[in-house]
Amino acid sequence: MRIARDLESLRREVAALRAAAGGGALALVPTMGALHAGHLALVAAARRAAPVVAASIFVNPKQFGPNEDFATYPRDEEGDLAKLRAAGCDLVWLPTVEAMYPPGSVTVVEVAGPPAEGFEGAHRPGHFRGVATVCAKLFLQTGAAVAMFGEKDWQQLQVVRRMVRDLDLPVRIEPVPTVREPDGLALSSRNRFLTAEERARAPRLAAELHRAAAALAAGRGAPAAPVLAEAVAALTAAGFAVDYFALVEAESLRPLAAPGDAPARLVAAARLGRVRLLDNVGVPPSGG
Ligand SMILES: Nc1ncnc2c1ncn2[C@@H]1O[C@H](COP(=O)(O)OP(=O)(O)OP(=O)(O)O)[C@@H](O)[C@H]1O
Ligand SMILES: CC(C)(CO)[C@@H](O)C(=O)[O-]
Ligand code: BAL
Repeated sequence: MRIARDLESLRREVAALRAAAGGGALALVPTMGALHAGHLALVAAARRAAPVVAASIFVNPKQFGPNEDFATYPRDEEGDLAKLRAAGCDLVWLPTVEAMYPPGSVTVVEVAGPPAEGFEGAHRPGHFRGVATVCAKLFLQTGAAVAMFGEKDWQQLQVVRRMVRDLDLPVRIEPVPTVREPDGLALSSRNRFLTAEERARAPRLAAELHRAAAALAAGRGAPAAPVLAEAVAALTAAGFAVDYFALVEAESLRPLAAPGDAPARLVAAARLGRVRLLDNVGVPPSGG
């Protein structure tokens, strides 16, 4: 497995690996490190998608607000490299902040409307500008033909897809289903900061999402508000501080009053102690 820490080496390694693969395409797995089985599912999907697989590890300062956890975000370069090697990754792109944003760099990419509005976009102002900017750079730096994104960060996946379409970037965005613990909790790098007691309560978020999705499907087009209010009440009673729990159009993230025939998603974010949990599930068509 090759490792690149500056753009020149990255481009050299990409060219060599692609030449060795007979000019084959490169699949990229963008990450912020502290890797878990969710990330490794993205690597496995990348291996099925293209002959050359690269992962990037970069804790992107531009997507963190001033009061967020950039400084304390988990970092484990050695452990991450061992996992990527074992997963069959060919190349790891590990830029420094200066390599990604050289002095004088001022250009940003902004998805200036749905699906970047509301939810994470509202709770983390500037977050998606940082995500879109770094993802555009990662795609151009690596020349990826395909890039894998987890459904766990559903809004991020839609924002990146919108950006790629709007800018005609020659990369295909491939979604990968959320990997969960046996009790339903979505794997996340930040889960390690849950206390044992919080960890025991954390699966309730996924449980409420699944329960609400089933209730909405059974309601055959009935208004979502009571179902959503019940979930928020149950989570609040269980000690969560709920940022949002909403029914949305799956692609645009526009709020929906009731499920219909178009694809819909339940998206939620809730804080448990110092950890902010993010999760979402699909809502089957109501048929009503
Ligand atoms: N449980 C999961 N299942 C599938 N994909 C996941 C999962 N967790 C993260 N991913 C995906 O991995 C990629 C990198 O995510 P990231 O490095 O932010 O990990 P993370 O676990 O989501 O960390 P955190 O949410 O704490 O920032 C994203 O595309 C993300 O959606
Ligand atoms: C896509 C990403 C790597 C961009 O920094 C990040 O937002 C993440 O890890 O989900
Ligand atoms: N997985 C989204 C990255 C972040 O929380 O900034």
